[in-house]
Amino acid sequence: MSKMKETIGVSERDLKMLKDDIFDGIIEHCIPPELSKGHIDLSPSPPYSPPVLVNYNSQENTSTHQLRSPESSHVEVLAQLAETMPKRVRGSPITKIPLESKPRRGRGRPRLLNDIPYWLPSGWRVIKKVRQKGLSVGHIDKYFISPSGHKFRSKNEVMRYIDKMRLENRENGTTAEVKKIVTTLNEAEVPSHDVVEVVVSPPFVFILPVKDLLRPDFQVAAQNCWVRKGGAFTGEVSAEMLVNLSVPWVILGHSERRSLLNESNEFVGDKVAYALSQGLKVIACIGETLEQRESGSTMAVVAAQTKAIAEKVTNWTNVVLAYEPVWAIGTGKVATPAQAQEVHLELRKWLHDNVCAEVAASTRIIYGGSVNGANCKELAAKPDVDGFLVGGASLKPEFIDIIKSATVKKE
Ligand SMILES: O=C[C@H](O)COP(=O)(O)O
Repeated sequence: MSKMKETIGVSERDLKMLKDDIFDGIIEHCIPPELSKGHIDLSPSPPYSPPVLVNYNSQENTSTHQLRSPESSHVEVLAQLAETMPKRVRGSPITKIPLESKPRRGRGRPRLLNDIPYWLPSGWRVIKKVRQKGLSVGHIDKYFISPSGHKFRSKNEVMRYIDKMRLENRENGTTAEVKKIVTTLNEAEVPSHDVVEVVVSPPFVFILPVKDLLRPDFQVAAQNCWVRKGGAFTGEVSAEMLVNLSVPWVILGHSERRSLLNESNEFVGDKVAYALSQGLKVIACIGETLEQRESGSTMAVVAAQTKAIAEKVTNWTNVVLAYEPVWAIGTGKVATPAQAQEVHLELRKWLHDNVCAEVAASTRIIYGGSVNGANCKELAAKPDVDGFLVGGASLKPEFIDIIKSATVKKE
């Protein structure tokens, strides 16, 4: 019996299937049931040592077991297992026990419980939704969710997004890139300040050099500031500091801060009010996730976000609202001009009904989320789109075209 520890076998065919499945991104449940009984001693290999190693069922007991490993995902562990099995085991065939019986590619293939493909970077999640109505009722849709909450339908979409991010990040954030961007802006011919107000918002460390180099008709904004008076808040930058450096603008409540740093509506409302009280002008971001849009709660979400600001703000003169649907930020999936206009109009109505007619008429509501040189004109033409908050395209020469699109309504 002690020999069994070393003699659980896997056939070449099954091993190939195990490997194919791993490298196909769908991990099947292929772990010998004997594992549950401890007949294979996995402990000597570090990848097998106790967070998630793999979920599996034993033959006698259909409950799910989990082995845990601190340094490896279950996918990595399975890959390791596939690599090492031939050396470790000989003899009886591997036993496959389905954990889920959803057929794949016409074969009744079982799938691993967690169902997180090996190619998905850490920090990403997989969610599944069962269609509730229509001809495809019961069909399960799988979504891949990025750490910042962006939702994708397929591996190709995820890979395109990751490649885009990698490319953008290669130079992004270097002094050389910042100088290049400022030079492009400084040399550009753009409409005058009374037609379009251009505000450049570099990360904190680049604010001063950008401010020094930037043409005088363009202004700078910080990407965040602390919620109250400065003090012992290590790592935070206060509104007072920005004012002291003559930084006139600050962006607050960006979706990435809301989702990654758990900034609540109330917290953002407090920040907006405090920054305004110190003399800063504020670009306050609001926007719904794809899930919220699909569930029909877009207006409820953006109204709640705006309400939290409205409850703390008495003077809206220095507030710009930036509507940024989370699903459109950095994804290449821009809201259609009709979608943007619809939300902007509703927001304006909300301001009218809940603040006052004057604020509704005078507050600029700008759109953000995959704006680029190609789509800006059509968006800018919409009556309630008063400008843009541009991310990726602001780092490229096409940003000049976006600035120029401000003239569209005047044409
Ligand atoms: O901060 C910028 C906005 O979030 C939009 O980013 P994006 O234009 O790359 O989608």
